[in-house]
Amino acid sequence: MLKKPQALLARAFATAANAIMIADRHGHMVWVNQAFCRLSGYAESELMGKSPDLLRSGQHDTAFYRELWSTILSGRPWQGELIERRKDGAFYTVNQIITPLQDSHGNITHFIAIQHDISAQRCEQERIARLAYHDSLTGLPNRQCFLELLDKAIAAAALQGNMLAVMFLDLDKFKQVNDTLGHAIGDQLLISVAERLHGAVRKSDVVARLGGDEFTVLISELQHTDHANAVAQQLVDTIGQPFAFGPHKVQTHASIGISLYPRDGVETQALLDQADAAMYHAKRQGGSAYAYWSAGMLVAPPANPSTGAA
Ligand SMILES: Nc1nc2c(ncn2[C@@H]2O[C@H](COP(=O)(O)OP(=O)(O)OP(=O)(O)O)[C@@H](O)[C@H]2O)c(=O)[nH]1
Repeated sequence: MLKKPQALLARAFATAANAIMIADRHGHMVWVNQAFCRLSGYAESELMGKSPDLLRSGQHDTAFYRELWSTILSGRPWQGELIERRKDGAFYTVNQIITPLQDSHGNITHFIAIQHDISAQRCEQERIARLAYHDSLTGLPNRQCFLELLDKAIAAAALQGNMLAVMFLDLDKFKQVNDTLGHAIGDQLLISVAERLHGAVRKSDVVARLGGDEFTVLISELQHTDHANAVAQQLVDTIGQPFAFGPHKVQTHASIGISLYPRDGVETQALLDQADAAMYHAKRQGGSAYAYWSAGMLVAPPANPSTGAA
């Protein structure tokens, strides 16, 4: 009578959709089910007697594992997300609960780990986050992302007493490229402009695409405006070099407006608006140039949030 439920239990554990692993009190694996083997990519014989460290991905620091072990060694279950590495080297993410099993004296004899594979959900969440923060054409950070990065840079600059330069760049007569060569070449030009801008600044600087033919560059840890002058001139020069797309040679130019933190302001949106106004000034002067914001330049009023009208 007792045998039947035990056999049923063994079959249920062995074939459960969740990956299940039992380790002895030293942390050596003594039992795994089929789902655990499928998920990790290891055969049962390759896992027996080994430490689960075999599956470590290197994605968690020592404090993470210290907290996990101190929880289960104190007799409490640990639950959390864990990134593991399959036998073939690929990472997977599991939601895992590890329960310590105790004997009648309260001594830990085994640990049972039950895993639920959440790699697909994680992937989807990362894809959505990428979409929300990146421009799909160029792969650059989008407006929302740029504003958040500028926010953070302002906070860091305030602490460190550094200057920042916000550059607003707009291509001159980009519409003509679309109109004469087609939207696809226009898209290629935007992608190439993004690459050139990215290549012209330091890794720590940010290049973003706000939309259309508008890009922004954030120069952080600025010691002197000479550096901003040099970067702006380099951006004007690099965009002014002809582009070649198959048989098509495309010539474009950039107008750049610059605002400086803290000289011109300390607010994220205000700095962006000032750089935008300075860009219009540079464009009105003939384009292919940069200009710094000054108090005489008109900043466009913010859009009315209730009507959406400017
Ligand atoms: N190919 C392409 N065109 C786009 C995209 N987004 C916006 N545009 C076009 O970009 C153009 C931007 O307009 P403007 O900046 O006013 O045009 P412009 O000729 O550069 O004008 P100036 O800045 O005054 O020199 C518009 O024609 C939009 O249709 C895109 O993703 N791809």
